[in-house]
Amino acid sequence: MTMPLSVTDCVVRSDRGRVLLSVPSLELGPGVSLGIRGPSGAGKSTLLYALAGLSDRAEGSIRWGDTELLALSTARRTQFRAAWIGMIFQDFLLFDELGALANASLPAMFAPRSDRSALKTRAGAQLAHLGITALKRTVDSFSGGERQRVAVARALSNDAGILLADEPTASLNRDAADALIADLVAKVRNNGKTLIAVSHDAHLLDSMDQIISLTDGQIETPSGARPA
Ligand SMILES: Nc1ncnc2c1ncn2[C@@H]1O[C@H](COP(=O)(O)OP(=O)(O)OP(=O)(O)O)[C@@H](O)[C@H]1O
Repeated sequence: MTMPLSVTDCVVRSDRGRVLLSVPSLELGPGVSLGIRGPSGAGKSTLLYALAGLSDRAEGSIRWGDTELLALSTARRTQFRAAWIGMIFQDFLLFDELGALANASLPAMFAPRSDRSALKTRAGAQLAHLGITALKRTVDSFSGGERQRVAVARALSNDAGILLADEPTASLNRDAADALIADLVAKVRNNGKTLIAVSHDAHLLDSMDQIISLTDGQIETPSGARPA
């Protein structure tokens, strides 16, 4: 289960005041997949961070269902994220000195005590499904593709309704990438999750229900003209 997204007049500026992202309006129904494409530096990761409530610099309105993300305190945003969002980061954000299972189970730290055991079990199952069997080996010895798969397992471990993925297939070979795309699409179609994925991968983008293009921090309409 998930919820609709409604973004209105969202602006993210750099610490020097440069506008990195400006989204007058973005609406997404629940249980829909959205691909975000655009050149390097266009603001794709900036948008994903804002949608996850991870940007201190986002202004305007980002509503997930009835929750105005930008009105929440940092602690409440963390709670919201733990309950609702699974995020695959572009640079994985793994703890090198921890093993694969410990990394994939990290969301358990923020989950209610009663949910922790199920979350760890899911993290182990996700790792196995993704072909990671060395559960205790510290991830500093993992290849880029293995690290990406641990990051994916972590994002899926809390069975969140909203999946935000930043280049989730970038470090995977074609077969592994296609298998992951099929998994993610199945989660949208069969489990009613919302998926928003930044990607340069044409296979991934072709599998999404909707696609938007970002250029210079702005969403382009299909004709190439910018929305008013
Ligand atoms: N904290 C920051 N302070 C200043 N500028 C930033 C900051 N974070 C990102 N930027 C700039 O914002 C712009 C958008 O960056 P972002 O990472 O969102 O782009 P992207 O579309 O995800 O690029 P890529 O495809 O290369 O990952 C870039 O010009 C980047 O240099």
